[in-house]
Amino acid sequence: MAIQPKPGRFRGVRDAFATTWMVLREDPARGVGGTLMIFSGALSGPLLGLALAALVTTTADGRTGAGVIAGCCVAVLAVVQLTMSHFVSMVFGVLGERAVVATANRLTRAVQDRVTLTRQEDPDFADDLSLLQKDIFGVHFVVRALLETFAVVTQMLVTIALLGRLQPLLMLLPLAALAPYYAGRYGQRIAERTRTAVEADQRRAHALLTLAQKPGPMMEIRLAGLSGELERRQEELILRYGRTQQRSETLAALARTAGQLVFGLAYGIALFVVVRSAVEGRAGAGDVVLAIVLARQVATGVTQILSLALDMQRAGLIGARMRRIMDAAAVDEAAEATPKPGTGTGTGTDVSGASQAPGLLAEGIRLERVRFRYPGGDRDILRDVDMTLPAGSVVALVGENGAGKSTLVKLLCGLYEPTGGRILVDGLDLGAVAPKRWREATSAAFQDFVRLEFPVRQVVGVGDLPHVDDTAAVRAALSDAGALDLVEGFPNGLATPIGTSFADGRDLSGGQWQKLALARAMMRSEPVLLILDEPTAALDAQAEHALFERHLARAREAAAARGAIALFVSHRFSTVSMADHIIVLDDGAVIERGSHADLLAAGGTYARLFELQARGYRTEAAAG
Ligand SMILES: Nc1ncnc2c1ncn2[C@@H]1O[C@H](COP(=O)(O)OP(=O)(O)OP(=O)(O)O)[C@@H](O)[C@H]1O
Repeated sequence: MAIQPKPGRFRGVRDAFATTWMVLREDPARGVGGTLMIFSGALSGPLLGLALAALVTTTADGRTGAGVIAGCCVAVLAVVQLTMSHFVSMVFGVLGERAVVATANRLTRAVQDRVTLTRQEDPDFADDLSLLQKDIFGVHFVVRALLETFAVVTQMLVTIALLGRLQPLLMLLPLAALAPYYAGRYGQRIAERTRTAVEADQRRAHALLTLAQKPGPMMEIRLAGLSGELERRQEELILRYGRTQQRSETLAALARTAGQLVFGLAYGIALFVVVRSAVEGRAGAGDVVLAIVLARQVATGVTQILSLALDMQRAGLIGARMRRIMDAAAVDEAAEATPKPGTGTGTGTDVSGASQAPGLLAEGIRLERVRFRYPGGDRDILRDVDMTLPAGSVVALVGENGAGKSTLVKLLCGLYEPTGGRILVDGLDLGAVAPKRWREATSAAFQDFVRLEFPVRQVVGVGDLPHVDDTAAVRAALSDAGALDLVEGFPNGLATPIGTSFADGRDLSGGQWQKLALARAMMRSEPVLLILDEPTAALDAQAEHALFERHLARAREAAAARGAIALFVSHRFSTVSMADHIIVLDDGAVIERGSHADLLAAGGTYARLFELQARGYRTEAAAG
């Protein structure tokens, strides 16, 4: 469960100021116009009271001219009071949009570029992020809420001063407003605590719902007859968090009602005091009208301040969560840019002290007693892994499901750090290289590839951002991935939008998507480590073989030129057998290594798995 963020007394307001200042600076004309509108709307209330009092007094005194002027003022102020909020909404709709976009962009940049995968798997961080994603549209109201708070406070000060002129005792009326204010805050705190408490259940229920509605899983769910079970689990979660929410809403509503009752009582007493003064001849009819309007104004002002305070409190929570994410991003970014103590060699370092990622390899990559456990996990997924990936070699990693192959790949890409042991690149500890730099020197295609719904050129080109619009580079990558024919068949070639989110987008088969993901990995022209983690699982055996042969040729060129290493993970032994070195992982440990011939001769796990698969093919061929 996420730690309850402490809004702090001034933190929310400080965040709201920062956002408001940023938005107003971007659009000063709208900002100043909107601010004037908000203040005139707020002040129209007490001024209307004064105008009404003047109208009653002048009419009672028979002063027609003054009465007409007072009447006109009443009409104008009433119109201002009734209509200003529409104009304010119009202006602040645009400004709010800007605030949301700016905040969302900041969040996306932090999560995408600065926060590590380890951090993203931290449940506290995940809770903060998912609540913030839900709340981010709340930023829309922050700018307006802050300015309105100032305007309503000014309005209250004017109202209190006018009430004091009528009867000093009435100046105490707003004190009664503290009751509903604090009751409201109490209710809000309960609601927020509940929201955090039910977040995990809500996230799981939502995940079940989305799972049941996605086209891919939907088919499997239907075939397996799983929908009833999914519904049951989802309902259980919804009922559970629903009960918790119900309890907290009831408690919050009771607290708010009690607060409003206290204020209602004070309001009644205030009116009684003024009416009694009028009856005793110490006040005029105008004063009674003024008191009724102003006391009502206090009631409206209190409700407004209450709801604005809640908005500001909510803004404070958004701000607190945003700041925790930004703090985490800053910590991760600094850690990514700084070498771990005792790992640097002191040569080839950049300004931060981190070593440069090598542009070519002489020796290769060595893993020494590498251990790894996922954050929050209860067992080591990799156990004392020792292996060497010689420079200029093509290495295959094999093993049964769950053996730890993808985990090892993630460590080699610098997405996670080993929890024990070290990875040496040409003798240099990978911990001494800024992970970002190392990732720039590597290229990878994964089994869980991303389906980027962009025009083809960008789907592929983003694999090497500086060359995203380089047609020749994109075509070369497509050709390396065996996807050039596919794209040439599209009506608009590289400009064809891909994916169902485009009205005229082309949807692709799993294998076709995978080919584009592979092409993306091929965009980096000179990686020192190229990793293909089952990137061909959705391709047919023939396509995989052809692709791998092409890839092997490219890898050999890269090996000769830069000592580059190509590492691939595959369950297809016909492909695996072509590698120079084969490493067999079992339950997180290396159990065999060598060439295809060595491993067959050794008659161990590799030979057994190879034989099993070969027998399968032979049986299929005989049956066919
Ligand atoms: N993000 C994660 N958090 C916790 N455990 C994980 C995570 N990813 C993988 N694991 C666990 O690590 C173990 C190894 O998984 P990994 O994906 O590395 O295996 P693999 O050999 O690549 O399997 P496959 O051939 O099925 O792709 C599994 O037991 C898996 O449950």
